[in-house]
Amino acid sequence: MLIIGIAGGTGCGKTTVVNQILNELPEGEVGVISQDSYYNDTSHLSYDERININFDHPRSIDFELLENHLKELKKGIPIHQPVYSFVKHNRTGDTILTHPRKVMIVEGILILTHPELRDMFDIKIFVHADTDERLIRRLKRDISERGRDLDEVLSRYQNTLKPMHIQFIEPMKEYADIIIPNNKHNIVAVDIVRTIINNKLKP
Ligand SMILES: Nc1ncnc2c1ncn2[C@@H]1O[C@H](COP(=O)(O)OP(=O)(O)O)[C@@H](O)[C@H]1O
Ligand SMILES: Nc1ccn([C@@H]2O[C@H](COP(=O)(O)O)[C@@H](O)[C@H]2O)c(=O)n1
Repeated sequence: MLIIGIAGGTGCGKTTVVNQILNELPEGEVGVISQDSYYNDTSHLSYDERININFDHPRSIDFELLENHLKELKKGIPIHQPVYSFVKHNRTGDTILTHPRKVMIVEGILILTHPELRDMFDIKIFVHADTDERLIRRLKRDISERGRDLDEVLSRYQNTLKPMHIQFIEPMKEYADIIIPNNKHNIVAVDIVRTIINNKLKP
């Protein structure tokens, strides 16, 4: 199994890049795990307590479960990936049956911060987009898709997102094998990653 880790700050385009990579690859050959599915289970907290969680700090992630799931997949065992709700700020209770594939992509803002997880990646990719570009994208996406308003996004940006990005996410570039500039859609970089995957998929 080839495991590719794709990191980068919020709004840099990780999900978009993953979808672009998957387009034109044979369906079902590449599996995806999203770090967002592994936000800690916070069912014991009230909604008001949950909105105050710092979701950009590594301790907000259940890395133990993520690492164990990846190990299971490597052994050929399917996993039940939790489903996360950005509206409820919690896991929904549903899971997605995720089968092991020849190539697994793991994507998320903090996946390179955890040394044991990082060591499991054969290829580490960091997607870069400028800070202002990421904030604009995040504003548009969180308002249209994640049930947020302008004040929520901006206060989260100032209070946690920006400082956590500087402290934990940006320094992870050092570990990257490939850095994809993604201020604009980067077809060439996506093609290169797809070629690497295609080579692995060849019989
Ligand atoms: N290169 C790009 N140019 C313009 N918009 C982009 C680009 N990449 C992603 N986006 C848009 O920015 C938003 C955030 O992208 P997304 O892939 O969800 O980022 P991430 O997963 O890194 O948080 C989405 O609305 C997406 O359509
Ligand atoms: N309940 C939550 C959980 C996370 N976030 C934010 O999501 C960002 C990571 O996801 P991306 O798809 O943008 O990479 C992260 O910056 C968290 O602040 C949230 O807003 N609410």
